[in-house]
Amino acid sequence: MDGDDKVEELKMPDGGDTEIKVSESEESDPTVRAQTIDELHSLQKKPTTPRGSHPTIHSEDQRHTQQLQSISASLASLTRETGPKIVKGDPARRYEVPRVSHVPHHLLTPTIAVSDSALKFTHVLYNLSPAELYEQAIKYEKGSFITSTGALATLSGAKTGRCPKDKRVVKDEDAERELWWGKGSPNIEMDEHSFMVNRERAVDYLNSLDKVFVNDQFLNWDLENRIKVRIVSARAYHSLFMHNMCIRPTPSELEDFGAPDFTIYNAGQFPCNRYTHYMTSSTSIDISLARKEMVILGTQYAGEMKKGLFSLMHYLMPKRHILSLHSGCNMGKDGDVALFFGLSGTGKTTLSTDNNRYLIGDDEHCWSENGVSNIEGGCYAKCIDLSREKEPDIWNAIKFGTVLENVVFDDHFRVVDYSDKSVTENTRAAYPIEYIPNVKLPCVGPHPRNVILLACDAFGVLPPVSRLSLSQTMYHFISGYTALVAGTEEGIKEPQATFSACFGAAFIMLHPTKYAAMLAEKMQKHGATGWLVNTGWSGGSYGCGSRIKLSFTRKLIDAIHSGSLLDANYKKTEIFGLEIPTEVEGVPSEILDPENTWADKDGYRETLLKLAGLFKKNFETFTNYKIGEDNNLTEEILAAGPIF
Ligand SMILES: Nc1ncnc2c1ncn2[C@@H]1O[C@H](COP(=O)(O)OP(=O)(O)OP(=O)(O)O)[C@@H](O)[C@H]1O
Ligand SMILES: O=C([O-])CC(=O)C(=O)O
Ligand SMILES: [Ca+2]
Ligand SMILES: [Mn+2]
Repeated sequence: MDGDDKVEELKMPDGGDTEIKVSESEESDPTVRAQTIDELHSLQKKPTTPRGSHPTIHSEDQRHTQQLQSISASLASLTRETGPKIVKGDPARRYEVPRVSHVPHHLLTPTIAVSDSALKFTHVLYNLSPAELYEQAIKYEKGSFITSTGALATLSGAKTGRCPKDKRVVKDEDAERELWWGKGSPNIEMDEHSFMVNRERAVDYLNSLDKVFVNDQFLNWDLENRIKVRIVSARAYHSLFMHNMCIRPTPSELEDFGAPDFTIYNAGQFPCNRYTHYMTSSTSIDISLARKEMVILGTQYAGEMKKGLFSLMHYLMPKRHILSLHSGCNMGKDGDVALFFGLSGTGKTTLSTDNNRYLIGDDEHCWSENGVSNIEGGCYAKCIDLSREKEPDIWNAIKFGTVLENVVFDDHFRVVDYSDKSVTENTRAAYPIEYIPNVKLPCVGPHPRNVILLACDAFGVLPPVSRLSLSQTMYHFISGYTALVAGTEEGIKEPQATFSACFGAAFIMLHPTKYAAMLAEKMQKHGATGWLVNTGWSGGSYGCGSRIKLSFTRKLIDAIHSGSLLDANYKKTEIFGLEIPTEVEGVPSEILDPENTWADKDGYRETLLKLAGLFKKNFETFTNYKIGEDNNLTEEILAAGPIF
């Protein structure tokens, strides 16, 4: 052999004249079997493997038609003739055979007239995969980039946080009777008609687009109390965010999905109409419990969807005698469960993500007769000043599939600078919960042994850890205190005290005492211990002292989990009457009593009294409420506050 490849000419068996060159010395054909670039692309992808045979009677086609009709019904205008013509798939990919559906006439209420909008197709991108959503975001949404670790960096637009003042609930007869209204309540009223105006506005906007994203997903890992949600949105960012944050159905669960229990219409940047009754800005987030719907206009901040659904759970679950909680949750190797309550930024995600324990969830849970269950399928971590050393699990979760909101990165390598606050201080990462290596799947656990209330006290007067009696736990749970620093500019600023009932006043729907009574009952029944942990300042207020080291807080929390803190020696603090340990392993004893850490003793006492006064004033609104079956608990709770 001279080394030349031996080439044979073959005739196609069908008599075609195509020539194929076969090389003996090479394993495969060096030229591609495509005539055009489109043909080449068509070879690139094989269809997703069939979802397997299914025991139900429906054929694949019937199921598909039903699914399209259900989506068309969701998107239907309530005033025009039919639901929109729905076609699945990206409008840019014209080679796909369109499968069209629209809601049959008889299923829709008042017939008015055919309009141009009924003649157009609405393309639906249904439960796309993260890879497909990345492509959509990068092609069509400004501000979308892949970071150096593979996350999808996005911008949420003008709003980089939630807008509680623009969140409204329809006050019909049932809602008026059942929900908490008035001072302190997060439920700002609107009437049904105005809701319908906004709903129609959102639906019209969504149908006017080339395409919309639809997610069908679940809430709550407790299968008996699982809620089916549909999210219709205009952006791939929103679809990927919810893909990560809600529970992802398996292919067969998706086939059986049927009609959702609740639907979100997220029109994102499209504003509400200021001439609509009740509207006070161009942003409106509206919930109708009767219609089982939520409408979002004029904000693209994705947290509105997450927390809107959380509000819904705060209504639905107590009806089933299940307590909904704004808390993180993890479990030790021995099955000991801890809940972490706290307002935004106090450490729920940071402290529930713990290398030595199983993560059940970082933000929203249910406590039922069977134990605890996570409501969500993902985590939503703050990433300002995130570091690999201090929070390794969160750091490592920021990879392909994760949505990174409003972060800043360098233009070439796309390395994120987590210290950069140029867009906002509220930078966030949303990732599926299984990105945390020691996740507990399914995300459920037994009854909690410890209930940890987190406060980031920028006044620096609350002890780093204290053990609470049941009535103290209730007092602090109803108070829902934290104090963060006022601004982000240089210079000393007064800390800003915030009180948010049940550590989540923005999300509760019933009166806080309803949730408090349920918590007291459950803690008593299952023998859980309450703790107050200050993740904020030590050694003085903001400006003088400094934030307590995360490593110290972790040691204190370790001692709670292990049970060793129960056996410590305690002394009682003045005014707040908190039981504080005199020694905890791995933590300098002198910081356990905040009075020791203040150089200015008068300043300490003054600040302590000031904070106690703020607690007292805040609690006045609750003094007239009866908690539990008799009034005893109310009296005890009142007595568990600061005394001075
Ligand atoms: N001692 C400490 N304990 C806890 N967190 C600390 C401490 N010191 C600094 N931090 C920082 O505080 C932030 C706590 O935010 P985290 O995401 O845990 O809030 P969250 O309670 O989950 O809020 P949200 O409900 O808004 O998600 C993190 O950025 C963390 O790094
Ligand atoms: O809702 C958000 O934007 C983040 C969050 O978890 C909270 O504020 O409690
Ligand atoms: Ca969090
Ligand atoms: Mn939260």
